[in-house]
Amino acid sequence: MGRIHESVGTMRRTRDDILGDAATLLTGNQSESVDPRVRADIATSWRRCHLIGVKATSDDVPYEGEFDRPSRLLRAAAPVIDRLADQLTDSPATIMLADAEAQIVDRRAGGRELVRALDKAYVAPGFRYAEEFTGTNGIGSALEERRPFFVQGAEHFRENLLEFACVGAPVMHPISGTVEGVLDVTCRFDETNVLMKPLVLSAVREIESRMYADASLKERMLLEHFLRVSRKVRSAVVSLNQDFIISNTAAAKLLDPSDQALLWDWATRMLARRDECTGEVRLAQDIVVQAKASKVGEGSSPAGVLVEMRTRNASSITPRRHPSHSTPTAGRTAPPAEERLPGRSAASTRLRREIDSIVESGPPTLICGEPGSGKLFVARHLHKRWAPDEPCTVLDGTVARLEPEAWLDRFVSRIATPGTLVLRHLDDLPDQLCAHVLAHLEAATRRARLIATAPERRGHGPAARLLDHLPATLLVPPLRYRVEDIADIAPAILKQHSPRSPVPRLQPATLQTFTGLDWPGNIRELEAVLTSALIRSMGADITQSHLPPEYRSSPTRHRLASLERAERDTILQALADASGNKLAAAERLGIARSTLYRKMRVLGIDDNRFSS
Ligand SMILES: Nc1ncnc2c1ncn2[C@@H]1O[C@H](COP(=O)(O)OP(=O)(O)OP(=O)(O)O)[C@@H](O)[C@H]1O
Repeated sequence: MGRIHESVGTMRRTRDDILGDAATLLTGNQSESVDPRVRADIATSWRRCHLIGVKATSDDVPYEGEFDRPSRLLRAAAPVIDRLADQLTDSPATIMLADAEAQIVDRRAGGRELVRALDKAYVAPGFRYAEEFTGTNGIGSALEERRPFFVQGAEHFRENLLEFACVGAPVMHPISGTVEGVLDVTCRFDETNVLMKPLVLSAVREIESRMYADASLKERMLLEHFLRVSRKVRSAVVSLNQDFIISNTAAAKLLDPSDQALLWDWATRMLARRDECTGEVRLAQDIVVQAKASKVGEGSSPAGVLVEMRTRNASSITPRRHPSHSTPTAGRTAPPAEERLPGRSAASTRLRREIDSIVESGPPTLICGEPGSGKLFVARHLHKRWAPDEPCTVLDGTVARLEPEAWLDRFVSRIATPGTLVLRHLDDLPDQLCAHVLAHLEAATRRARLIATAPERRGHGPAARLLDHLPATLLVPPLRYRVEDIADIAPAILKQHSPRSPVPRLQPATLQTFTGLDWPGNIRELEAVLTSALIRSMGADITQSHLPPEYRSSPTRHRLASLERAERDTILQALADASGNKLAAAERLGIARSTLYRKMRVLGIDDNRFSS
């Protein structure tokens, strides 16, 4: 879906006319339907439709629609803008408010001529003036530089702005210090007035003090605790709840945006029955910290938590090592961070270790796991680690059912050349082909590196005999046992599917909802949800409202803490390795069998699945 802009210049049209135009233009007379959010947006903005008009293209000022405005900024700014608007009615200046993404959310006052010129230039609610899209301008540049910014005439990058002069000043949240938006006064270039800047600055001060008064008691409590602790200690300190975060410089260096949800999730679980706890937390980029969390506030609904963090050792804060900085022995076994398989969970850390050892020895390998868990993704990763310059061929057993002869021809010609051969869905390979494959397998593994994927190693019939020729096994864990990985996997998926930059991010609340879901379709399901959310968000960060309805909230059932998940995963793996024999599994784990039974009960592992 392209973005909507370009004036159609029609004033006297009915709402239905305009919706009809919108549908036709957006879809280019095709039968596709208009995104319901765009439709709703057009419906609510129809009085301004002479301005908004509709055309699906993407290379002009981005139009983002007018939904889900952040209320904190609007609440504080509305009375200030109302007053200014009264004072400036019919004056040669207009006052605008933009949010933290540089999207204009309100525009008031200004004479008719000025308003018409601004409409024509797309300087109106819904349009986005981020510097990266529209170059130097009062809104985007003030946001980028975090200071008041005066731009006039030819200093603007875009031609449509050359006739204007404007002053934009960032509005900062008085507690968290985050930039909430920009207040801007714009007039025609030849009507610039020296009082524009003081006017904007005093209005911004008033908005900020209203924000402080409006800040909930909880946010103020979080600020007070944060200040009290961060003055005393030199470690990284962060004070947070689900919607709010404030950190000192040391913490800001450690934390990735996705870590807010992770820390909140970890702390609320750990503090469920006590007021203080300590533990190890693996942050984004594989940074491991020793964290101490304490509740802020009392009762069943505390204000939030305060977390002090210390890095375990120096190496744990050097996640983005460049290849040339790696030690010689790290060579093939430790790829640079950007080439590593994403995931911060214990399960993914173990998978990476197993991959490292397979990379070293290179045996024919079977990759097992539930559908959509990322088996082929791991196979391609292995190939890149082995021999990125050689070809990697994927032959799918499911396709072999449809075209057995063509499949066999490709298999035979492929095994004669070096590179990596991936036999995907090996369990689907028809019996009559298994014998042929078996006959060539030894020759195949002499030249090509062989990988196969299947749900599990167990099997029967001819396909099972093939498995004997794949001595190494990699088990890709289901996503529900490593939901912490979503914080790392989702950005990679969003990047891959985003047509433009900046790549939208997951809002912390969305990430937290995701970590509470079961994901029966694994990463493939996550990918489908994210790609549909990307379309709905139209370039903005992904909030819950962009998700399909059934993904907007996590069930209220007890969710496993990260540590419990890792434990559960380890036990399941040990049971699988020991073919369900609990005594053998307990020995592998170095615990008593009675402890294993107790853990299985606590972690909800079905006893009947492992009956020996
Ligand atoms: N770690 C990851 N990061 C980003 N995307 C991933 C990751 N793992 C898997 N994906 C994506 O998820 C989708 C499903 O992955 P993949 O095809 O590897 O699963 P699979 O287990 O081989 O599936 P099947 O069981 O159907 O063969 C793919 O589009 C893949 O690109």
